[in-house]
Amino acid sequence: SRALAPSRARLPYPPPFPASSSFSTAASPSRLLSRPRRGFQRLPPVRAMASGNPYAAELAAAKKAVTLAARLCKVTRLVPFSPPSCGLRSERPSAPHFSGGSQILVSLVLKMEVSSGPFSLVAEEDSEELRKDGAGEILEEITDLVNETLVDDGSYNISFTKEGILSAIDDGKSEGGPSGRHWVLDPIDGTKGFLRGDQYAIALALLDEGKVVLGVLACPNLPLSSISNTNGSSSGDQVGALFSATIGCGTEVESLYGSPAQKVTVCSIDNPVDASFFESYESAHSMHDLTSSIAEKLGVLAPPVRIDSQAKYGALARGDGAIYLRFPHKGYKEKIWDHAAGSIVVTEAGGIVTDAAGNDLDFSKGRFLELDTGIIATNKQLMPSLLKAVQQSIEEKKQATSLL
Ligand SMILES: Nc1ncnc2c1ncn2[C@@H]1O[C@H](COP(=O)(O)OS(=O)(=O)O)[C@@H](OP(=O)(O)O)[C@H]1O
Ligand SMILES: [Mg+2]
Repeated sequence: SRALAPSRARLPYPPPFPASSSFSTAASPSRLLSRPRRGFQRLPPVRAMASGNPYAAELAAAKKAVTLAARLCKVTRLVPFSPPSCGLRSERPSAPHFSGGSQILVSLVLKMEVSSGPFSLVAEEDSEELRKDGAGEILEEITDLVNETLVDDGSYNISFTKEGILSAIDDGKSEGGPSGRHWVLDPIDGTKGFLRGDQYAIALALLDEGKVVLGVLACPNLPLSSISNTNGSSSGDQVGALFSATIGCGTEVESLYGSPAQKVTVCSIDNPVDASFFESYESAHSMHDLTSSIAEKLGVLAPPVRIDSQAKYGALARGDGAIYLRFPHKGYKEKIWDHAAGSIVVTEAGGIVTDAAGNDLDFSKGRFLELDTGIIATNKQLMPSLLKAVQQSIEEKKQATSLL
């Protein structure tokens, strides 16, 4: 591990060299100390095990990165929240705090733990909004949030300055592409679910020569046991699942708070009558009328299970449901960070992920996916009949709309 041992003086990040007036030496200790310590255990140092996995070091770093980011995202539960009506400033940070903070922590851990080659990150957030006039307070709060999470964990002897935060977010501006290695990150996938207190994921994948070779999904609100009967909400069981997959090595799930990893596989259902399907919670994100027509054609009897984010891919990978359908409205362009990690988590668990024409997803084209109509995923047994139903339903929808 290249993790640094903690010392009394915390180093500003990035280091103030060459000399720059925009770096302060450390985040304000009074702000940091004014919030309660969260009592997390320090994350273990990254250790690449001799496992025959050619990406073992990258996988260990990716797991550590999303686990630390998940801790930052959970802070609302532990910080006192003053409702705006009582006249006090709310202490509850908003979605951009978490998304930006999550991206910075993931980028930091990857840079600290993975030494091979140049660093390239294709990620959702950039610093544009934070550089605008009037964004000073939110920038300060993100800086505090990131530094507090680092202090709580204690793995790294680093404290971000505000300028360091801005430049670290912009680490995510890579265009990706067909050659070399690129990390692909959605720092909070399923923002709407996150805001509702429902499902969301921190989704991180690695592309090597245009192929997804590794994916991790931290799903802080996903129950560790199956959600097949709970429609995605917490069943009262322990929540916080971490899925991980590496090419040729299968998919595993473990608790985000530490437990032995267990291999998972997609379900083995071969009769659609016994199948259930996942789709987006938000009807603006996937056409629920089309998915219901597909389900009817297949003979699926169960109602749709609607959950936010790539938690759907994780749930599919461990067999909580049999099918995932995603059909954005016309004109929407899919981003690679919304599917890279989820797709390998499913394929390494024995499933298939394709577009609506049955083509594999191609992550080598830059920040967007070029695909035919939608994304579908299921097991090998159900895929032929699913593809047929999808194509028939799309054709019918096209004919019906051209008649209008
Ligand atoms: N209009 C529209 N159509 C299709 N998809 C959209 C649209 N707008 C957003 N997005 C993307 O959907 C991501 C959320 O994932 P899901 O749609 O699977 O989950 S959800 O149920 O809708 O929350 C969501 O991810 P996050 O932005 O990370 O939350 C977006 O990338
Ligand atoms: Mg997303």
